[in-house]
Amino acid sequence: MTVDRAVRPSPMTGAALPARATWRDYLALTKPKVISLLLWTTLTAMVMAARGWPGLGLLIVVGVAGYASAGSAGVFNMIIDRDIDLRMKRTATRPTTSGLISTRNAAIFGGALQVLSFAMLWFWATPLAAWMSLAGFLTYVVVYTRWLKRATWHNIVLGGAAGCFPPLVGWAAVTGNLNLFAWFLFAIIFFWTPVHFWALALMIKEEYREVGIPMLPVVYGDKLTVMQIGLYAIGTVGLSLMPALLGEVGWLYVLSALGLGALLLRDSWRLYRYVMAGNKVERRVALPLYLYSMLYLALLFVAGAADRVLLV
Ligand code: HEM
Ligand SMILES: CC(C)=CCC/C(C)=C/CC/C(C)=C/COP(=O)(O)OP(=O)(O)O
Repeated sequence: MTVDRAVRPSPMTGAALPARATWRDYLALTKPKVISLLLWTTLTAMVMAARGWPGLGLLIVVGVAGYASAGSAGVFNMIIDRDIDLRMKRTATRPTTSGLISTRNAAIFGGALQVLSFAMLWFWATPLAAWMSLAGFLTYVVVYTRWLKRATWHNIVLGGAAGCFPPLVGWAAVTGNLNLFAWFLFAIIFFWTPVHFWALALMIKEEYREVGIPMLPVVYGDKLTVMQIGLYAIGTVGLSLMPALLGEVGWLYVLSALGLGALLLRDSWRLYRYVMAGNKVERRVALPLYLYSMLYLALLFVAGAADRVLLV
């Protein structure tokens, strides 16, 4: 005789839910795919800081603690946003949204991850790395999610500072302090985030409109959005070249930043021209910039690491 897996009704929607959440549901709360790129900027920043191999032990400590901290930020984001997440197709099945994981259990899980991360960085890396990680967490949960996301179209510009902390965590873990170059890594991601996010927002703006989130294309339309994307893309590429003026990087990085930046500007320009000609944004037009933005950041940080290791 087969026994059906126990089910219970969702407290949010009434739909049937499994009786228990599994570790996979908890993992989903941490937004693993987004974290992969955040961690990439952390680990490559460690190589840049060390100008070589920072040591397997430290890489593992910072990797695990970085995942735990950013994961904890994702958990609290999903707790705070569970009302709007319920009304958007992309996010409606999240475990906090459906009620599969209770708010209480999610908060315990997220809190434990944050404490674990802070302690690991404090004792096994450096206190500054622990503070930088906590700053990233608070910027994402309090400044972005709790405060700006529902309040203003500037939400992702200012709140986007959260995603700029990972390289500072990596740098501080290796050196115990932060120099101007480390802050340039912060600034590059600060200018990159609007390009990354608004390209996506153009594709899903109707969902944001329905739930009343004031993302830029919802508030000021597509044309202003592509103009802003263009300006931030120019800013990103300009900033990416500045470390060369400080003498922090050599020709390998500069050539890579130029090549990668040219493609970022090309994709932004294509989107700009298409929208300014009066065309309605379709997925196929904004998707290349959204996808390339992620490859761009990943490869730029690889170039920085390779340059500082190979051209010592
Ligand atoms: C305030 C700043 C940011 C906002 C509002 C934002 C927003 C988003 C959203 C809504 C998605 C779609 C996720 C989904 O479909 O579930 C996404 C995808 C993604 N974001 Fe961001 N993002 C931000 C910053 C960053 C940063 C700093 C990084 C890493 C350095 C990053 C890396 C990624 C990656 C790797 C994906 C792809 C995930 C997937 O394919 O499911 N994001 N972002
Ligand atoms: C050092 C440290 C701990 C840094 C944390 C930085 C961090 C977690 C950045 C994440 C950025 C992100 C996924 C924003 C999307 O939120 P959203 O609410 O707009 O997206 P959603 O609708 O998919 O939930």
